[in-house]
Amino acid sequence: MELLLPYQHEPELAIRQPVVPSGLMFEELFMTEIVKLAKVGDASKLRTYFITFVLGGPGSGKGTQCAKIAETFGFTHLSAGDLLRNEMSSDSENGVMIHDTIREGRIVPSEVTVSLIHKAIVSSENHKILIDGFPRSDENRIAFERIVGAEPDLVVFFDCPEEEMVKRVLCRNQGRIDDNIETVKKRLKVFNELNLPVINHYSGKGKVHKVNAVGTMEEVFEKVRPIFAALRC
Ligand SMILES: Nc1ncnc2c1ncn2[C@@H]1O[C@H](COP(=O)(O)OP(=O)(O)O)[C@@H](O)[C@H]1O
Ligand SMILES: O=c1ccn([C@@H]2O[C@H](COP(=O)(O)OP(=O)(O)O)[C@@H](O)[C@H]2O)c(=O)[nH]1
Repeated sequence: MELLLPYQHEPELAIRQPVVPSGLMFEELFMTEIVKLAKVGDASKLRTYFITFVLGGPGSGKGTQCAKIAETFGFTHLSAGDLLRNEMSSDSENGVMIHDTIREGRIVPSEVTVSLIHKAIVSSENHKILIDGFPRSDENRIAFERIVGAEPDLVVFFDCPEEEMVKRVLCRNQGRIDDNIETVKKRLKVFNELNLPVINHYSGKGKVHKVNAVGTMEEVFEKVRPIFAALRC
């Protein structure tokens, strides 16, 4: 059975609940179908995405590993933090708010982040998408599922000791306004209180691959590789 649901904010978008014939691979069962239609019912404009959320504390290595996954497995890498930082520097009406929120290690309101991510997904030519550093909270997660109308197919969680994350963030040296000890402490608190529940939520649905993020970048990638090598997407 197929169900077409009109998208809430942009009428040309709709979501199709996938029909799941028996005998499909695990990954195919969970393939997210986001359908972009000129008008509901125009099946020629159907687009199917494979969406992966990449989560972990600040400095756990999400961005580093996403770059390697994108290059090796042909994914498009969307960093929620980068989308927000670009928006912050673009004179947009939300620029000051995003700047202050990031500087204080808090979470930007869901509708702002989801809108940026949604636009980036829909304008991507690629159907294989990595969303790095999002959702940060259950509220973010619920907003994504409501606005985009889809759940991730896969969640990768980089599990890293706090001491190691602090060391990496303080050595990152990219001139970020939040890479200082005071903000890092706040970001770790926000991660533990708000982001871990998101990981627990998807663990309960059998979607999470937990990766030990300790080791060199190459060693960590060797733990990531089999997860993506097994996909049929
Ligand atoms: N496995 C690793 N070992 C040591 N340093 C790492 C490792 N992975 C990433 N880094 C470094 O740690 C810092 C944070 O990594 P990054 O990928 O930006 O983390 P995140 O996106 O999770 O905040 C960067 O300077 C990066 O070069
Ligand atoms: O979905 C997101 C992603 C990032 N951020 C903000 O951007 C900062 C940096 O996030 P990023 O993922 O770039 O870096 P990380 O903290 O994981 O190193 C966070 O502390 C938040 O203030 C946010 O509010 N929502």
